[in-house]
Amino acid sequence: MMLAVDIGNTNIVLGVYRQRELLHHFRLSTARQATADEYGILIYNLFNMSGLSVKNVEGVIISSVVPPLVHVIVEMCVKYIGKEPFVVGPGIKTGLNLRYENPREVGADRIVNAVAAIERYQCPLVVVDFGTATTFDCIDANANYLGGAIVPGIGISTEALYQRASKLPRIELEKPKKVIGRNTVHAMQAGIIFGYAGQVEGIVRRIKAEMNAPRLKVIATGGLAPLIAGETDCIDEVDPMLTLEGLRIIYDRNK
Ligand SMILES: Nc1ncnc2c1ncn2[C@@H]1O[C@H](COP(=O)(O)OP(=O)(O)OP(=O)(O)O)[C@@H](O)[C@H]1O
Ligand SMILES: CC(C)(CO)[C@@H](O)C(=O)NCCC(=O)O
Ligand SMILES: [K+]
Repeated sequence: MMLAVDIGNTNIVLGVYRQRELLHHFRLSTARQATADEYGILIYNLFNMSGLSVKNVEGVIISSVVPPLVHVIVEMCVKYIGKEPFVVGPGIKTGLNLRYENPREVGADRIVNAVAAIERYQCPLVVVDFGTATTFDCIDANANYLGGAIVPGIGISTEALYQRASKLPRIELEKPKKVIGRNTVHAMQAGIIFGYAGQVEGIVRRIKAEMNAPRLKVIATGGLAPLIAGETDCIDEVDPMLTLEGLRIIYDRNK
């Protein structure tokens, strides 16, 4: 078995693979102050509850966009799983040709998504990941990683509204029946969901023009991908496990 760990700003997602098969996946909230022992308890319990044993884990791969948590999760792996993990970053083979001005600046999650998308879909393509931030990653016809765009995530955008405007409540992110909202909640839902879909369409349209690739494939991932994909026809595929798949592929290239 192999364990893949994606440390994001909101969630830590874990995937347990047997060869290419994802056996189980788990989602923890990202707690920046939690210790290696605390994460150890969670993982140990999740494994037991799923009929898995940490003893059967042959290797671990981690990607992180939260730098202070890397050593905590590495320490947890060494202490509770008995394995020194691979950490996506300098020294790890990804097979990706990064055209960013400073390749070390690109978020590891974006690199991992790009690796998975290149393996699973035809280039040129764009990956849109609806996480804490929404990221757009552009891959040209020769599988080069060109860069892309970073926008505030749907969660962040929604929180900003109720935190900064006294009369706006916290809302459930669900699609309203109409774009013309006749109460505060419906008006906010319409603005956020249809506005977000329009934003994605606008960015994708500009990317296609800039890359001169009108038939470029658009792959979406992240928790809120299905919600937005339902509101626009500019998304060709929703692939919820793309990041874990990318980690699995990179693990295989380095083991
Ligand atoms: N139903 C919902 N209503 C409101 N906010 C939501 C909802 N679902 C997710 N969010 C928020 O949207 C953001 C993205 O969540 P999601 O689970 O897609 O991201 P993630 O993959 O955990 O992100 P990261 O990898 O950055 O940790 C988070 O800030 C989350 O709190
Ligand atoms: C944009 C996020 C926060 C998305 O998780 C992450 O990929 C990140 O911290 N990236 C670093 C900046 C960059 O990718 O250019
Ligand atoms: K993510």
